[in-house]
Amino acid sequence: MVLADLGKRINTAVNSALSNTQDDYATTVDVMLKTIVTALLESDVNIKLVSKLRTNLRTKLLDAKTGSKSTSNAQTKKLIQKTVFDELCDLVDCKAEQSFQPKKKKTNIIMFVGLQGSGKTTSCTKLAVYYSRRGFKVGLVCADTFRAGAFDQLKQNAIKAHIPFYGSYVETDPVKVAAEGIARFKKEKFEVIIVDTSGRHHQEQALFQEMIEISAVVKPNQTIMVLDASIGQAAEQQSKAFKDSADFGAILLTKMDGHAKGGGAISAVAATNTPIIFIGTGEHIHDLEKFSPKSFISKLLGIGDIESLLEQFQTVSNTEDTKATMENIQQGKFTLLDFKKQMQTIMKMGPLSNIAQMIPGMGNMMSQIGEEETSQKMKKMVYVLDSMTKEELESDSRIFIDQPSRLVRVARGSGTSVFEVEMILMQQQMMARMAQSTKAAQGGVGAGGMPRIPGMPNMPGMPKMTPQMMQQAQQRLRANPGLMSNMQNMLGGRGGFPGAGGMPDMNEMMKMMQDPQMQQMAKQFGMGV
Ligand SMILES: Nc1nc2c(ncn2[C@@H]2O[C@H](COP(=O)(O)OP(=O)(O)OP(=O)(O)O)[C@@H](O)[C@H]2O)c(=O)[nH]1
Repeated sequence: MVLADLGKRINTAVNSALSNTQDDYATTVDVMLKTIVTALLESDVNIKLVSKLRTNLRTKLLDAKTGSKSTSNAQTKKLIQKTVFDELCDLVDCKAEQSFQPKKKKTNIIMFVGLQGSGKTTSCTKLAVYYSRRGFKVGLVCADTFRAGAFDQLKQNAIKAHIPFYGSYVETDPVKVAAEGIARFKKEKFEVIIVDTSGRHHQEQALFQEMIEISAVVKPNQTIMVLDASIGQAAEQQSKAFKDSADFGAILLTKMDGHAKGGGAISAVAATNTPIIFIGTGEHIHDLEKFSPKSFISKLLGIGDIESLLEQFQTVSNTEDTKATMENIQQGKFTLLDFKKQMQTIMKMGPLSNIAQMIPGMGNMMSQIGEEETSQKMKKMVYVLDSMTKEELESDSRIFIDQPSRLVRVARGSGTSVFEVEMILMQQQMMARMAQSTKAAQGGVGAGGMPRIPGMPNMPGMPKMTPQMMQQAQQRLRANPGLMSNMQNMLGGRGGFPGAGGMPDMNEMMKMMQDPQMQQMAKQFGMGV
């Protein structure tokens, strides 16, 4: 899981600030900043960058509050969440121009460089699979003649991934092998040719010298430097040296899974204005994510990331299904059927840990209960969706409110409880809200791309609950610890980013229960409140 602890600590700091009614605003901001700063420093983020982030956050939060005297509590919360989100994005944003994109029906040559063991060969194959899944004809060339066994490694990876490859056991000149491989693939009209070069033990002049020599022959459209994220802020020096010798280059950061220092590496590279184009998030062939600051921070904070989910989706799903879901999302819709297709596709995507982070609530669930149990839960979700009729799947789930007997039928059919069915409906509703905010953002209305998910759907025409009913609901929920823990399990527990699409923790859940729409929906669904 990518930097799970850092995300949790930042969430906790923001959540405490949002619920702090004791201190004045400036003190609350300072307490929150202290925790965020400590968490970032412990993740090896450079002290200068952290200090800049602290100053920016403080100034923005205090100025905005002074600027508008009559801000409501809800506005203050939004301000804090959005400002923290934006500043964290800024920290990992290299602000470089959009990097090279391969073009169909053309020869696109991509050359990989990097230190030994950084994950270069693995990443070459991952990228080959990435483009191959997007319809490109891709070939791999092994120009690493330095390390014995390098060609065998690439060959094994390529065979496993069904990618054509070229290399030599006898030729010792990497430039020659690269030239031959490219000539061969060009002749056969390959569209993306990926050249793996040899690594070195240290950041040596020899590495860059060889890169320049091979470069002169293969004339790559893009040179990608592979950097191991576990080196943390030391990545800055390598990234700088690389930028100086290959200004047309981009960075692929590997081993972002399970390394607390990943945040340090990303921010360090970003500070050198070298574009980070992908991150490696595991050893599996699909563990490669396109890097974008907003997606990265969204996942870090457990907000969920519908854009990356769709991007991943395209690699494994049936294109017709993806197209239909994309069209729905563009129209601000996200039906149960879209949800079902997503779940089915996700089940095909290998390790769930990376995918889970893109779905609101699932990332937290993953960190708490582990891969195996998450997989079981996801399977259950598919059983529930499988038990729905076509009419139900194509609906916006309101049909279950109008006819609650449907809930009972689906629960029986899927071997689950009514409560579990209700929770899936809630998750689909959260995704639907994300789709709505995506549409709003496309129309220029959204708030800096931050999905605004207050947790519950906006259901027009619903009668309002009376304050007495609200109170009763809260009392019933408090008096029923079983229901509480059930909800907590289903929702993935603590650590969400309230109001920003993350699944809420129980405090947040209690606050949500005060929301008339939530209360009405809970009541309509017969959730024991
Ligand atoms: N956890 C994790 N492991 C990775 C990732 N990328 C690569 N690895 C592992 O890192 C190790 C080194 O990867 P290689 O691809 O052999 O590294 P290399 O840079 O080609 O090494 P040389 O050929 O010696 O220069 C392997 O065990 C990979 O499985 C990643 O994103 N996450």
